[in-house]
Parts: sequence; C-alpha cells; structure tokens
Amino acid sequence: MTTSTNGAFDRKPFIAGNWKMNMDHVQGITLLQKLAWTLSDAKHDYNRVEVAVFPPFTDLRGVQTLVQGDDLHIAYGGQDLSPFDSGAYTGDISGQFLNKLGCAYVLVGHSERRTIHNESDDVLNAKVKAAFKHGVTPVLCVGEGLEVRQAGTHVDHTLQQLRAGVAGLANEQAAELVVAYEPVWAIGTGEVAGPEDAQEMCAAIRAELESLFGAETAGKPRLLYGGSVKANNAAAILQERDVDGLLVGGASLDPAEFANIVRFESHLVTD
Ligand SMILES: O=C[C@H](O)COP(=O)(O)O
Repeated sequence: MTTSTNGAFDRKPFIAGNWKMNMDHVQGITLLQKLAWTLSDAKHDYNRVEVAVFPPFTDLRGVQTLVQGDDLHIAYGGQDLSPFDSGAYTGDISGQFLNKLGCAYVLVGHSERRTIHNESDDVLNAKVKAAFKHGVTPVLCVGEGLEVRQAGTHVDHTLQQLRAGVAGLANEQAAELVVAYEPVWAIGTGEVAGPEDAQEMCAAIRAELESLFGAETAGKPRLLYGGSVKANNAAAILQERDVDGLLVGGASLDPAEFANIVRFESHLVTD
C-alpha cells in the first residue's frame, strides 16, 4: 500500500506531551531524563521530528535546568498563561515568566481549560496575543464535544473556536502558530478519532487559515491531533496529509511509549 505523509513533511512534525496535573517536580525530572535517554539510545534525530513537553508550572524550573545542563533538544512549555502581563491576578502565570524560563510554547484553550475553567473565546484570544507579546508560541487547542459531533456540526463548531482564537493576529503570528485539534470525546477515553477524522478537521482548519491569512501564511502553521494517541495509532494519524503532529496526554507519562510515538516514522507505511 502506498500512502503519502503530511505533504512529505513540508512542516517539521511536532510531537508534544501534555503532562496535565501529573508529575511533581522530582518525578518530572525523572520522566524527562528517561525520555531523553530513550530517544538518545534510539538515535532520534530532533531535526526531523521536534519534541516538546508541557509539564506543570512547578516543574518548569527543574526542566529548564536539566535541558540546559544536559544540552537536551527537547522543547518545553506551560499548560496555560495569563492574558495579562503582571499584577493582582492571584494564581495566574504571566507569559513573560514562561519566556524567562525558556519556554518555547504554551498551550492555550485546552478543552480542560475551556470546560473546567469556563475560559471564553475572548479570553483565549487575549491569551494567544499575550503569548506572542512575550515571545512564546501559542498552541491553540480547538475541538468539539460528543453532542456536537453527534449533531454533525463539529467542523463549524471547531472553526468558530479557531476564528475567535486567531482574531486580530498579524500574518507573521499566524504563520508561527500551532493549532491542536482535540475532539473532547476522544480525550482520555480510549476513543480515538480515526485518521480520516483528524485529516478532515485539519484540512478544514488549514482552509480556514487560508481564507483568513492567505495561502502562503496558511501553509506554515503546524496542525496537531490529540485524543487517546498511543504508539500503535500515531503513525496512521500522522500519515494524513494535513496532520503535522500530535498532542499526547496520558501516553506522554510513559517515557517508552512516548518515545515510540516520537519515533513514529519507523511505523510509517511507505512504498
Ligand atoms: O493534551 C492532550 C489531550 O488532552 C489528549 O489526552 P489523552 O492523550 O490522554 O487522550
């Protein structure tokens, strides 16, 4: 069987692990060390496939120390940021603090922020802009719940979240953006959207970005899929043309499993 990969990797594949509220700062260091060793043993080429982790805030300083001390090529980021720069916002974390800790990325609008913390599209748009303002690349998460999927309006719903999230961005910002499509019904449930579902939505997202920012810009952002990704389904999803990477939750807590996802190319079906 012959299948194409995502545009012959026009965009560098991006595999990200969202640790969510797991791993204290000691456990986090151990996990990252094991991941780095596993990838090193496998001679992983970070120039071919970018790897990032999103630990809890309390882990970030330790992660930075390890990455710098061991010269690791693993990027890291925050799981959220404040829309504000600084001030009386108890419990919030500014994008400038993330930047200072060496965070390359920050998740914005993960479904658990949208649902548990009721974050609105307006707030998320402000967070996307705050991330760019502070030199951290936002990973804007979008996706529909089960009821929307069953109603068949998942594309409209997700594109509406996308439009709201990117409103007011300059073309250069849109080009740098990462978008993660995460159908809520597939997160942590074991239900995986099929590769064709991931492709359908990522193609729709790409087309929407083209209508908003033009074709040249729209060809640049990386589009990820997230939702019950494991080593045994990663390659099939990444084989879809418009899927450039994966946002992995539960499986990113197992260094061997996550390393196998990062090494998805060894499972690709080629000529
Ligand atoms: O951010 C990651 C997603 O919520 C997916 O989580 P999961 O891989 O545990 O389903």
